[in-house]
Formats: sequence, C-alpha cells, structure tokens
Amino acid sequence: MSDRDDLLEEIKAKAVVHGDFVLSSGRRASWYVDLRRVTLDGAVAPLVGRVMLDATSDLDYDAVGGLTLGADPVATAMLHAAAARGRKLDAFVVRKADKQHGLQRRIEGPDVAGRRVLAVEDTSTTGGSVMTAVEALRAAGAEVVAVATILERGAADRIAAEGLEYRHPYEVADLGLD
Ligand SMILES: O=P(O)(O)OC[C@H]1O[C@H](OP(=O)(O)OP(=O)(O)O)[C@H](O)[C@@H]1O
Ligand SMILES: O=C(O)c1cc(=O)[nH]c(=O)[nH]1
Repeated sequence: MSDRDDLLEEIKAKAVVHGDFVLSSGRRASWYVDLRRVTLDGAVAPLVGRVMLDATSDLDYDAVGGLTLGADPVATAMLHAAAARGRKLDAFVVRKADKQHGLQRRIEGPDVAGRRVLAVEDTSTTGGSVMTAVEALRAAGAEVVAVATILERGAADRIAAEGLEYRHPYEVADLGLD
C-alpha cells in the first residue's frame, strides 16, 4: 500500500461522521470529515505530511501554512516530513483576525514577505477559508504558488477562478460520499 492509500483508509476510519451539520460557510450537510482527528493523530500526522509533500513535489515553495486551525497541523506535518527528507520547510499560521496586543502579527512564524509559499487547508468546501489566507499572505508580500488541501469538498471552481493552482490528494468520491 502507498502512503496515499494508507492515509485514505485512516480518513475513512477516523474522520468521516454522518449526521446533520452546519458547515463553516453556513451551509448544511449530512456528513462531515473531521480531519483534525487524523492531522492531530500521532501515528497518522507523519503520513499527512508525506502525502501533502508528494502532492506538491513539483512546486517551488519554502513555507507552508493557512488559516488557523484546520491548516495548522497540516503545515507542521509537512514541515516535519520535509525535515525527515533533508529539506528545510518553514510553517506559518494565519490568524482569523488581527491580534491586538504583542507584536500584532496576522501571520505568525518566520516572515513570509518576498517568499514563495503554499497555502494549505485540511478540507475546502467553498474555498472561503483558504482564500482568506491567500489574501492575508498577499497583503504580507508573499507569493502564493498554489493552494493544497487534503480533501477537496467543493472549492475547486472558486480556487481556479482565482487563477490559483490547486492540489488535493483526495476528493469526495474517494470517500464513497457525494
Ligand atoms: O472552504 P470553507 O467553506 O471555508 O470550509 C472549510 C473550512 O472549514 C473548516 O474550518 P472551520 O471554519 O470549521 O474552523 P476551524 O479550522 O477553526 O475548526 C475547515 O478546517 C476549513 O478551514
Ligand atoms: O465546510 C466545512 O466547514 C467542513 C466540512 C468538512 O467536511 N469538514 C470540516 O472540517 N469542515
């Protein structure tokens, strides 16, 4: 089995939940994929990092992150997987709102200004969250080379309309859901 196959089995076993849910966008859905249950699982997080690095291996970027909270463990998993492969990859966290005290930074971590960065998510439904991160990154002077999410749930058209490359190792059909 490949890393991609192994991670898919972990997602199906641990993250898919059926019920009546309100999504981030306010839409309702009869199923939810709680990817935090895999991205924060100590046995599975290294797999997340490798799969996301493999899905973006042809892209040139040296920092990765997105809108807190779902994006954070994805970014750090990639950082550690890259380190295990002998590659330095920084991570960053985009706050949902400006911080009012301390250094008042919207984007935490090593500076992204002038750098080629990858904007990540755990899943994207409307693309609203990841585009919030993209806008904050551009405002901070970063060049966003692409968007990458573990599971594409419906955001592909919006991300394409923004002229952004979009990588996602899995889509809804892979989970047997629609
Ligand atoms: O493509 P979208 O319509 O924006 O939906 C996807 C977003 O929803 C979830 O986060 P949520 O807003 O629940 O917040 P959290 O990451 O802080 O848990 C998920 O982690 C994505 O960030
Ligand atoms: O759209 C969302 O808010 C959403 C959908 C989903 O399947 N998982 C998740 O964490 N958020």
